[in-house]
Amino acid sequence: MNFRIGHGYDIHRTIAGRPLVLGGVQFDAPFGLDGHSDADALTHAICDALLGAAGLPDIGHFFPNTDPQWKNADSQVLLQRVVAALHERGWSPVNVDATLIAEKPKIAPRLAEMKAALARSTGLPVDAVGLKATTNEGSDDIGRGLAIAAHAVALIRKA
Ligand SMILES: Nc1ccn([C@@H]2O[C@H](COP(=O)(O)O)[C@@H](O)[C@H]2O)c(=O)n1
Ligand SMILES: C[C@@]1(CO)OP(=O)(O)OP(=O)(O)OC[C@H]1O
Repeated sequence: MNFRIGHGYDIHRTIAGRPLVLGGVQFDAPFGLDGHSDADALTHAICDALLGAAGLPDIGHFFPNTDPQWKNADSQVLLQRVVAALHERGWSPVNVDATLIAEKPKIAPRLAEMKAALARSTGLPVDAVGLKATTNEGSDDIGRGLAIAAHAVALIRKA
């Protein structure tokens, strides 16, 4: 069995007038995230961790932000396509683990829903999807609520 690990990071600025989607779950918040797709920074970080593990280019390569097809795209669809790209090359996800950095909203009450959505999109069991949230303790743009970021790692295997 061949194993690889990968890392992903993403950050998006907060903006009024867009729905806030994180880990495939929509939050009741007075702001969303700016971006070409639904701007789900958490899901994008997981996509990049999986792609990185397989030695593939990042999501911007697969889903260019100049392509109208991905305008307001559901990032769960992007994640499903990333997993399909891995499968085409003989790779399967083993587990993913991610940390969301956001001053607001409080993520903990929705964590189970987010893990379930990410498990569906990756085809992983829920206990193979790690997810935590932390604030940035008021520091930098994230701490001022001007942006939300996420880090992710992923393990993949090839039989
Ligand atoms: N957006 C967030 C941020 C944090 N949490 C939860 O609160 C705990 C304390 O956060 P600190 O930044 O002070 O470490 C953290 O462990 C998370 O459980 C959250 O739910 N949503
Ligand atoms: C997801 C894509 C889709 O066009 O656009 P954005 O929502 O702007 O997100 P980003 O994290 O900048 O990644 C680039 C693109 O792949």
